[in-house]
Amino acid sequence: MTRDYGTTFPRLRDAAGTVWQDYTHHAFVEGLGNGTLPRKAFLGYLVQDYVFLIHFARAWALAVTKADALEEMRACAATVDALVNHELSLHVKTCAEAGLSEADLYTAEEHPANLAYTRYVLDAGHSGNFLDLLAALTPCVMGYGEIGARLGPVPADHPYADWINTYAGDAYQQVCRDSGTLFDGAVLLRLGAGAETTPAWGRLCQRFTTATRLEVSFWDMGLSFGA
Ligand SMILES: Cc1ncc(C[n+]2csc(CCO)c2C)c(N)n1
Repeated sequence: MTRDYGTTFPRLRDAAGTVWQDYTHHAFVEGLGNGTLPRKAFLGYLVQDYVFLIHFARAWALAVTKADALEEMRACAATVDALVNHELSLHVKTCAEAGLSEADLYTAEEHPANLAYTRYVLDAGHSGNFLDLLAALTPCVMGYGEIGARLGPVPADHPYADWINTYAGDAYQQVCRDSGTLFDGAVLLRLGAGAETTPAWGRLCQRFTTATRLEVSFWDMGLSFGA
């Protein structure tokens, strides 16, 4: 795959080994792609994902406070805005069609897999620095970019067309490229050109890999709703 998500992300992805494939080729993802994923599993996932995105917005807001450069603040603040003001709408619309209100989504009980993932990312930011936080945030952004680009675009009558085409689309692929630029610039600013030879690098790999494992658990949770 040669889409330009920067140079930091591919190195962390390669260091994560097979867990990256477990995430991006999970049975839930394959079911989305071929349309066989049970609707119950998808809706259960979407309700949890609504709550997930709220906490992810908090994590990007934490990144605003951890940034060291105005450009970094701008990029992270823009992500907070996109999440709370725009990206929840796919979830709200799809769940409304199934009879769930936005209040139902906001007050949904968090599944342990959801709790574990979002609080892990927030803790990466609270206990660490800007790079630790970005390393934990990156699997989420880039993984959905890779998945979308691989599965889509699909015709509008595909059962999961809205979801797939959101992540396959130019707008989201641009989010991934911008995120790569942010991460590369942040690494260069703090660790220099030889980032991989610094003691901090191993910690970034660990944060990235753990967040990726938590994405796998999030898909497992989604499948469990369809059982
Ligand atoms: C479990 C889970 N992982 C990743 C995403 C994708 N995602 C989360 S936040 C965001 C915008 C930028 O941070 C995107 C694309 C998701 N929805 N749910």
